[in-house]
Amino acid sequence: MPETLPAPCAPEDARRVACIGAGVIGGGWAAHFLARGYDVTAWDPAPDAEEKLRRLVAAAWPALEQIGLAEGAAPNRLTVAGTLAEAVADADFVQESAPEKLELKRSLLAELTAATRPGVVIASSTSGYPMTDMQTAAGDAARLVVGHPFNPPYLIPLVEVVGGERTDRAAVTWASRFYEVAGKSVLTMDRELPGFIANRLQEALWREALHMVANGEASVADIDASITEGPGLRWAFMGPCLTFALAGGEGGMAHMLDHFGPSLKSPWTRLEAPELDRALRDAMVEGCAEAAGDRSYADLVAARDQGVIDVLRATGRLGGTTR
Ligand SMILES: NC(=O)C1=CN([C@@H]2O[C@H](COP(=O)(O)OP(=O)(O)OC[C@H]3O[C@@H](n4cnc5c(N)ncnc54)[C@H](O)[C@@H]3O)[C@@H](O)[C@H]2O)C=CC1
Ligand SMILES: C[N+](C)(C)CC(=O)CC(=O)[O-]
Repeated sequence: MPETLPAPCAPEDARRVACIGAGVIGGGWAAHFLARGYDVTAWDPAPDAEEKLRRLVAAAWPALEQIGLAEGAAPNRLTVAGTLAEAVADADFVQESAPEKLELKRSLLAELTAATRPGVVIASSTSGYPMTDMQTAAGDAARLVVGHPFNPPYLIPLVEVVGGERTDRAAVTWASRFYEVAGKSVLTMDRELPGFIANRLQEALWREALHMVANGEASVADIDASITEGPGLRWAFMGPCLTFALAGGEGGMAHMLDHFGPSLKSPWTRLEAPELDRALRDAMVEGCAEAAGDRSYADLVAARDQGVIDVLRATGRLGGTTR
């Protein structure tokens, strides 16, 4: 089957985005693209999807107004389509955010390549599947990329972009530029890594957290406080490498490695994933319910959004988007 690139328009000229799957992440992407002045068409097979999506966009909008909307941006530029084909018919870019199930992604991406105009770039929000594994059923796989966001996509700048073995390099370049124009901070990867970069790091931390809860070594509240009161404060503006270089004082990373390097071999970590049995699942769920107290999901989302905005403002990262 012939593979079709280039895209029908330049990344700077894209106007209509289709969001396929409209849950936590698809809805968050829809809010982001609306705030950046795009027309958004969404499709999701769940019967209550439209109501949930509109509720998510309405809840996100005050935060988006606070950080500044693009000219002409409006929630009423969101259309919810009755079919997948309708949703993508006029799309200049497609963001797929369906459930994290490999077979579902494979057939959905194949359906999307068949339903979109030739050359339209399609990005998957997958949290970790390599595109090579997801593009196997697609006839026209050259324009399939991963565009991995962070929750909520309308506030956390980063998106990780990478192609698969059958992806045309031009599609990766197109997607990266499109996301930049749409106000994202883009990390373009030149090779596939399961979990990409950020989730690979987050998973290491997450495994250790689950081990500590499973073994009764720390509570959910202790684990959260250890990050928000500790390294998390630094990580908002300086990554773990440069942060640890400062741990070596004026001797920098060289002294840090010579001094603390041997402790890499000490048995601090248990990186094998713990068994996610019923007891661990319940301990995590109960610990989080305790940490949330009487705050509802909506209260927590509003508090998180305000927290991210405050950090972005405090570190001089608000504004400066090209669209
Ligand atoms: N939740 C998170 O923090 C993050 C999730 N992701 C990725 O985003 C994707 C979506 O995850 P969530 O939004 O968290 O899940 P979710 O469960 O909140 O939403 C998934 C949506 O997909 C819909 N859906 C079911 N079958 C579908 C199909 N065949 N075609 C289109 N839509 C379908 C569901 O009705 C639901 O509304 C996954 O690939 C996930 O790995 C990426 C970054 C962060
Ligand atoms: C929980 N998660 C693995 C789906 C999270 C992500 O993929 C990114 C994020 O928002 O941290």
